[in-house]
Amino acid sequence: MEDVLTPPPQPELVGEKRKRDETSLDASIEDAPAAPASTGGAEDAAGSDVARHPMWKTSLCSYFRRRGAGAEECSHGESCRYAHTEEELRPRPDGTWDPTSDRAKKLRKVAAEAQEEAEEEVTVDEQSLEKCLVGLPMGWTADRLKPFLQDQGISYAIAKKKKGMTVGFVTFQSVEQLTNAVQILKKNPSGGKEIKIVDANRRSHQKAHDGALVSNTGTTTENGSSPTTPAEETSVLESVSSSKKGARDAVTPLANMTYIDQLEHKNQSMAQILKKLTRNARKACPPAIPHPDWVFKSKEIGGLPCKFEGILESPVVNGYRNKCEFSVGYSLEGKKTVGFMLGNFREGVTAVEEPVNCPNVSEISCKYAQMFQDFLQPSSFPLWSRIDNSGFWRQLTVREGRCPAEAVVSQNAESQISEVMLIVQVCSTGVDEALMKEEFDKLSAILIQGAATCSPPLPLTTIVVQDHKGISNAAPTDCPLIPLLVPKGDQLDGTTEDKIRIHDHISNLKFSLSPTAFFQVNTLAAERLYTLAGDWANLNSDTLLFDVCCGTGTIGLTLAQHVGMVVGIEMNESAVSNACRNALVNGIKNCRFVCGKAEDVMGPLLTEYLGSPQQQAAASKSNSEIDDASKNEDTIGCASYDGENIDSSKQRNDNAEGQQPMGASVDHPTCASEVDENNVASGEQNCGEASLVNDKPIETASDNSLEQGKACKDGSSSPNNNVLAANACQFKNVVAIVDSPRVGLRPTVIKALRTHPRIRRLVYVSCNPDSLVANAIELCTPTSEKQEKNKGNRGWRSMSSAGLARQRTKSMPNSEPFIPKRAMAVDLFPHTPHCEMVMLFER
Ligand SMILES: C[S@@+](CC[C@H](N)C(=O)[O-])C[C@H]1O[C@@H](n2cnc3c(N)ncnc32)[C@H](O)[C@@H]1O
Repeated sequence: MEDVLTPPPQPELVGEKRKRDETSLDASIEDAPAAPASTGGAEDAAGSDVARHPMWKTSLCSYFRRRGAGAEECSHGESCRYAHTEEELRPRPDGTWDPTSDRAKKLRKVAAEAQEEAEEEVTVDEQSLEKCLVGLPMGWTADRLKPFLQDQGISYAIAKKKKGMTVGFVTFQSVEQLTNAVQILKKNPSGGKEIKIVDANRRSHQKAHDGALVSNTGTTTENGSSPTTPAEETSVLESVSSSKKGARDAVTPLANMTYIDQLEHKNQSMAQILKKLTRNARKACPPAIPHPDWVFKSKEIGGLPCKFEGILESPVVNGYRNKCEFSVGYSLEGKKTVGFMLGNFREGVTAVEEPVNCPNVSEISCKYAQMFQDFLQPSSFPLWSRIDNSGFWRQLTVREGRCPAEAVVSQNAESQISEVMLIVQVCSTGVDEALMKEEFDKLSAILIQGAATCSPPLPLTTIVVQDHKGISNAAPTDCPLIPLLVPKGDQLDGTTEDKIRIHDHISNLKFSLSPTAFFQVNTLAAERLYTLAGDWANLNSDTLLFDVCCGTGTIGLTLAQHVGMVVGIEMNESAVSNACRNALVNGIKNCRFVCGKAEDVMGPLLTEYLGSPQQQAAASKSNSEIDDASKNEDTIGCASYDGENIDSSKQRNDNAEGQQPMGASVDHPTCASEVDENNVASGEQNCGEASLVNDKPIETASDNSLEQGKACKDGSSSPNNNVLAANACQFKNVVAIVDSPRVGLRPTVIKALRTHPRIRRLVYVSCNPDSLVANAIELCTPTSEKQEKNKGNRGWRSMSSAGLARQRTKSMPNSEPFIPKRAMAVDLFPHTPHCEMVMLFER
């Protein structure tokens, strides 16, 4: 993983902390009260604290750590010399932490992990140059921090709860903004404790390169960027700190095993992770409630929560990646190199090695990497330096598009590649525009010529430069794009991003992909994944499918022909735009894509389509009365509003007579037309594309649609009951397919899905089985009539994700739990330890 949160040194902001050692990094994210003055003794530092804690406790008691237990429950007795609360932990009187203390070790780990996670998720303001690391007091969450920052117009980056503390990374545009924020935050203590704000301290890699940094200051090239010499950029230290022998070890650590062994390895580790669900659901089950059947039965299947059906192999094992992001940097020998980093930047590794023998990378990608590397050798523009965050050339991304599925699936994935997009990432800060243009002209000429003279010639559809001026490696999706080679024949109007596209195919559908669009990296294995998810979802023409975290709409669109309607939810605007376009391109008319965070829009959308859980409860009660009276069995789940549900339900039943299994093609009556008439289904207009409601594109600019989109975004959508009635009765079968990001779904989303009685089936797809299991604990653990209020139990600070999920189930409104039915892994990432996990829940 590459670094995106490397903070620049900020001596003027928190000068006194600049001299801190490694230990002080940890102290900086501590939420303890302000550290005592460095000159003071124990008395003047925190006299009363010292008196209260004569032992100056530096480690948490294991009882506290494991169970969140207070001192009274501690088996060490009253005289336990370890801390039982975070408050009891203090830095030493001189303000530093004992580097060998558990506390220091824990903090170091937490900071590193939080930063690493942030690398995947962070959205930082492009212009923001300063960064701060905020250690939030216990009980503070990202949401609680946000309003303070938003009031100030400060770009809020991320706050993560991580093993007992919340670490927030906040970007500031000026020292003034930072100073204001500090004052505001300090005026808002939580539980009598201060928020501690410091600069995100230099990390170990920077210390490793200290000498280099010093010698590097003050010099600039003719292009206006600071150069970093090879010797400064990589060092002997790196070869020591990196345990990897080459790029192959770094990116494909399982490559030396046979593929069968790799699958077995993943099979076993997935099974172990699944067992956590059973253990935790058992523990979390309220005392008065019997354990669910599936927990009892788990004993018969070795502790698994359900049948684990093993791992589905990838149809292509080598060269499967359709997207390779090559770093630009210096090799251990000091050569300008385009390839992969040998290790973690935060561990001090910046060396880049060529992608030699990396079996997941296609030959085409390797050839382009080589061409770019050759081009860089004489270039006077400097390479991007991760150490001082300066330079010009940053990254090369090769994205490949495959021809339609009729092409035979073979182990030679290369033969199917028909389109290639090259994205060259640079940082143009301080660079002369004319010189830069000249350089780009040279580059595109070399790449075009290189592709043409290869034997056989390499596909090359488009070349684009992405100008990323921020320090994070993950460029925001709205970075300026400069097209160098525009695809032929694509006469699309719109933004540059709209014009620069390649195409890939999944399940006979054509997907048009813009440079920053998310697309699974292993197209053929993704097809298997989606087919599996669709099979398990048990879809038919009477299904309303919620595609939660839909990205570019791949899951919903590939399954659209098997369902009545798809509602996709996605927070990334450009992904939603892609989804809308892909629906158009494939003539799919029964999809709606809503741009918004699932935590904001899931609940309102369920209510919009199905009525609120309360309305549902009332409806099912009244329906059961009707049932009793008339023995009519066809009233399931329709929300009842003004009696309209009965008619609509009948109409739907008529439609449903010809219910078709998956695979049959249907001409769907969608509910969209009705919805459209009533101006409700307009959340999709956020996608910035023509929407597909009722087969009539609706302009994004429609005031009404924007209004509706907003309503959906802020969760205040309140459609009229007549429309609700029509929607609610459209579909008898409501299914959610969730394809969550690595962190899993937020508790609000889980709660919305679990408490809505119309969702009877849920297929969960995840690239991180740990977060899947955590979410599954919340979905499947029985609840009691009486929920516990969130007591702010301090124990959560040291809990695992499963432990936290157990805690949350206690405050889950009483609702029917889901039952885990089956699970299967799909290997999208051969030669690496990762795979996707699919799990079916029903109730
Ligand atoms: C693993 S990708 C899956 C995308 C898509 N299903 C696919 O297979 O191509 C997860 C998607 O969730 C989106 N996402 C992340 N957090 C989200 C949130 N809180 N609400 C909605 N979407 C979110 C990401 O932008 C990303 O597109």
